[in-house]
Amino acid sequence: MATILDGKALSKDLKIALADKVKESGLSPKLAVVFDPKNDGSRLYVGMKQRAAAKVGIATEDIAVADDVTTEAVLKIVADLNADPSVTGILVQAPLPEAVNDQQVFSAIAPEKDVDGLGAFNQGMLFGDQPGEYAVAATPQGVMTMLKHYDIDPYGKKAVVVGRSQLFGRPMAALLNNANATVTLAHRYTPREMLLDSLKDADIVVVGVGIANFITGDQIKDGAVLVDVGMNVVDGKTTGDIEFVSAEKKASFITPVPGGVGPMTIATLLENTFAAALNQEKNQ
Ligand SMILES: NC(=O)C1=CN([C@@H]2O[C@H](COP(=O)(O)OP(=O)(O)OC[C@H]3O[C@@H](n4cnc5c(N)ncnc54)[C@H](OP(=O)(O)O)[C@@H]3O)[C@@H](O)[C@H]2O)C=CC1
Ligand SMILES: Nc1nc(=O)c2c([nH]1)NC[C@@H]1CN(c3ccc(C(=O)N[C@@H](CCC(=O)O)C(=O)O)cc3)C=[N+]21
Repeated sequence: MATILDGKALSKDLKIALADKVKESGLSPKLAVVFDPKNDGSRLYVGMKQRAAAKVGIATEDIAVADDVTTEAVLKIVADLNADPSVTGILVQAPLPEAVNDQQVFSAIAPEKDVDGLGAFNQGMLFGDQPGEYAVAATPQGVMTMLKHYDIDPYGKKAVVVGRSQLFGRPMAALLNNANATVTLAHRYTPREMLLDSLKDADIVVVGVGIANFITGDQIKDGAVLVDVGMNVVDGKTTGDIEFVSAEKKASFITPVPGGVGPMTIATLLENTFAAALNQEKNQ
């Protein structure tokens, strides 16, 4: 039976510690959130992020964009937020409406305010293994925090990341690579046999594709560490990409969904937002 990687409990502890740090700092961090209010997921997650921010003493400002918004209009919003000294962090919740080039918008965020780490500069620093003060995407960074908390060191391990989005898979592979794992990055065009072959001897498997029960217990090595980033709704219930019941019998550690990676994403975003405010104060 696997040990549960309890992201919910860990994120609570992180948020309690963070609330103290925010208070002690005397700073007033403010996170601006640009999002599409017509997108159900965005409304849900933005609401969760805002409530969590309020609890640790981070103010938020909502900027809902219209259906027919253009990339240029969003770039203008971001430029104004970059120039506003009261805003210490900017989050552009993906996806924005169809016509908007999300990547161009992420990359327009001033690197020191890019608390979601999705802009070209921050990603480049991560890729060069020198993120330093520049935030890294909250989901993969939260996964690393969780592994560290449970003393799981990727050094010398074989890691398989399934899914290669800007938000999750690419930065996840970079972080594991920076931590000296040997990383396979699988995606839609990875032949099934090739994927199954890499899973067979993987020490750490991190999956985020958005397909319920995509990975099953019979596909993984005994004692593997399994991290499930996927969020799917099946029969009204939130479930991940890993078939939990069969996988937990073989894994050494496994994240539940809900209660695993999701809460860590939110806690990490808040940590990144506070760190950005501190750095802006220091660099003034
Ligand atoms: N818990 C959390 O904090 C978060 C959860 N999520 C969840 O994680 C999942 C992925 O999100 P996100 O990365 O944003 O989604 P995207 O849709 O941007 O990316 C999905 C990725 O999965 C890959 N993929 C799709 N089908 C297959 C397949 N059959 N075999 C292998 N790879 C496949 C795609 O490959 P290709 O690139 O080739 O198209 C792509 O790289 C979703 O369920 C989302 O809700 C996302 C972010 C945060
Ligand atoms: N720029 C940007 N940054 C993001 O980080 C980002 C984004 N865009 N777009 C969408 C995805 C999705 N995402 C989640 C955050 C928290 C939970 C979360 O807290 N989930 C809870 C449960 C939620 C439920 O039950 O529905 C859990 O897993 O326990 C999930 C998903 C961040 N995303």
